Amino acid sequence: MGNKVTAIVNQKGGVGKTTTTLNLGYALAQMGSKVLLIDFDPQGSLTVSLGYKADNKPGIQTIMSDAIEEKEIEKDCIIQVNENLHLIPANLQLAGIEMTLVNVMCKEQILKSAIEFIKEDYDYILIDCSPSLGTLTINALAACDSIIIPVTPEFLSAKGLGDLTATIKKTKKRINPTIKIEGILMTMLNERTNLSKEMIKTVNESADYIKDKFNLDMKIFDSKIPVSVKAGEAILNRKSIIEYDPKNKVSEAYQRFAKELILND
Ligand SMILES: Nc1ncnc2c1ncn2[C@@H]1O[C@H](COP(=O)(O)OP(=O)(O)OP(=O)(O)O)[C@@H](O)[C@H]1O
Ligand SMILES: [Mg+2]
Repeated sequence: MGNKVTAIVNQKGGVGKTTTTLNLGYALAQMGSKVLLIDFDPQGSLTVSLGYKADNKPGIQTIMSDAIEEKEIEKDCIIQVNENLHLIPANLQLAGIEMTLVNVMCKEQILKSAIEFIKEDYDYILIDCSPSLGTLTINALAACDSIIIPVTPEFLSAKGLGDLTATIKKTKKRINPTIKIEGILMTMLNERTNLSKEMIKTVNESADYIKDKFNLDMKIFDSKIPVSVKAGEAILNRKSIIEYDPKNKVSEAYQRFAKELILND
């Protein structure tokens, strides 16, 4: 346990990556861990959901461009959300950085080299990826020890998971041999409908398919995140749902998920 970097990845949009990063991070911090959240999406959704503006302040875009020039991280890029929970925000300039990476040597390893300097300060670093398999996401895969893949009932195709796994497999082979898929997190689940049962079956089948085809272990976490309108309300209030409505089933699910992860370490 400790000093673990985890990327929250899925190239499919709207599957709960940002919500998971925020609430898992909040739950881990509440349980006493030192947690750093990195907004690694030029849209800056994580930054905004915590009540900060994705404006011209220093953030991950600054850190990336400094790392390209081999400068150390400036600590003023880190926002202290509370004592245990810190955030590196993002803004649209991160999209520009992604384009300049094309001409940079070892362009996949820039984030990794940047966070090496601060890794020691945290028990957990969670990276909220953008919905793509572009250079930024590869940087996250290269920098992390483990991967969490949020999946909604609408996104269960073996093809989608297959594209993602192929990218992870390539990264593992060429850049980051110790990378591990921690698991698939089912989000926005409505457990009462038969449809969802059918979907859980499909995810299990996809996981089996991936194990066979890619020879990579991919488990489905026991904790599953239910759907609740409060999740959207919490975002509008710029808070973790755990802070906004602690007794909500989504809050409890993310707290259970945090415990499950700690037990896995
Ligand atoms: N458990 C939940 N119940 C209801 N709504 C949810 C839940 N989790 C997330 N949402 C909502 O679903 C939408 C997408 O979630 P989120 O932004 O976390 O996904 P994402 O994968 O980060 O999206 P993107 O790919 O655009 O970055 C948001 O409006 C969010 O408030
Ligand atoms: Mg997001």
